[in-house]
Amino acid sequence: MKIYEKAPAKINLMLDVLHKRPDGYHEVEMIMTMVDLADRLTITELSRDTIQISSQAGYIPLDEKNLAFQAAQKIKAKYNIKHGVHIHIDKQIPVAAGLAGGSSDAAAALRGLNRLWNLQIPHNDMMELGASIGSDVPFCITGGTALATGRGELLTPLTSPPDCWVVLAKPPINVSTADVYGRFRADKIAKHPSAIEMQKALEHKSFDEICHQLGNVLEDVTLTHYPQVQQLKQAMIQLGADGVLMSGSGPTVFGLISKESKVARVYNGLRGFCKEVYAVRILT
Ligand SMILES: C[C@](O)(CO)[C@H](O)COP(=O)(O)OP(=O)(O)OC[C@H]1O[C@@H](n2ccc(N)nc2=O)[C@H](O)[C@@H]1O
Ligand SMILES: Nc1ncnc2c1ncn2[C@@H]1O[C@H](COP(=O)(O)OP(=O)(O)OP(=O)(O)O)[C@@H](O)[C@H]1O
Repeated sequence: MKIYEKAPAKINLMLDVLHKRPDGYHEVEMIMTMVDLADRLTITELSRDTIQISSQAGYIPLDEKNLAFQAAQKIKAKYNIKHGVHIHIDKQIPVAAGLAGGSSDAAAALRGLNRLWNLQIPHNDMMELGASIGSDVPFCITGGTALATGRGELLTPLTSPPDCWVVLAKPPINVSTADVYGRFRADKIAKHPSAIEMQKALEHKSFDEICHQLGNVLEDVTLTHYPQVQQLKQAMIQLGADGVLMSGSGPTVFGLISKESKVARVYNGLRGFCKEVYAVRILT
């Protein structure tokens, strides 16, 4: 039996960091939504008790460092599964980009294995399993649009943004999330984005308000260390994107665009700056 699961990328419409917690994580307030750029997982049961990962991408780990491997390992241990599994990851989401590619693969593996082995895992247990793999995994399990608090694992579903285009551009640098949080200084932040105002903008289904409320305090770290991310933001604004922000810890920058007629101009203009540019839609 083969199971197919789509693992979409996320973007952060707003991201605020409140403080560092005693456990080393940061307390956050984020609003995230999914975009139509996805890895595709093919999950096949093996009779031998082993976990195998393969991918057409030569640049992701295929051992226990792979978050989909960890998902399989955790599900097998918790539910005492003695069968093995092969997970092929057709990688489309750029890696270490701020788009939660690895987290979404882990979430898709959890969803897929739940189906493959007919485990009927209760929602809360899925969330707990996800959170034990990474802070973004619970959101990637549920998808949609959500407010994420705690270290990112506590979710409240929200109204999806209105249908629009998203141009994503990833400069050729890899950014470590741990490093960005490690360098973050709350006292340096002049203006915090507002989760409440972004929530209102979503409820109003107001594209303009959403663009106005975009904000990510981690830009303060990443844009300072990687000026090319700042330049990319500037280019996207000049090319006419309606709202522009860095996603997660970066370095991917996304632009929201309401009119289809503007998309080609932004997309083609950015191709001069970096190779990895995608024009996709919000997953509503
Ligand atoms: C930047 C975001 O992607 C925004 O959605 C997330 O906050 C990060 O989510 P993630 O990549 O799933 O993060 P994890 O794998 O849980 O953590 C990676 C590292 O980031 C730091 N980290 C992460 C989340 C958080 N709320 N506070 C942190 O300080 C920790 O040093 C942690 O060791
Ligand atoms: N399935 C996977 N796909 C991509 N990277 C993976 C995967 N599993 C583990 N990794 C490792 O995780 C690291 C971060 O990759 P990922 O693409 O998840 O980052 P990200 O998009 O910045 O995540 P986030 O937005 O959650 O911080 C990479 O350096 C990679 O080696």
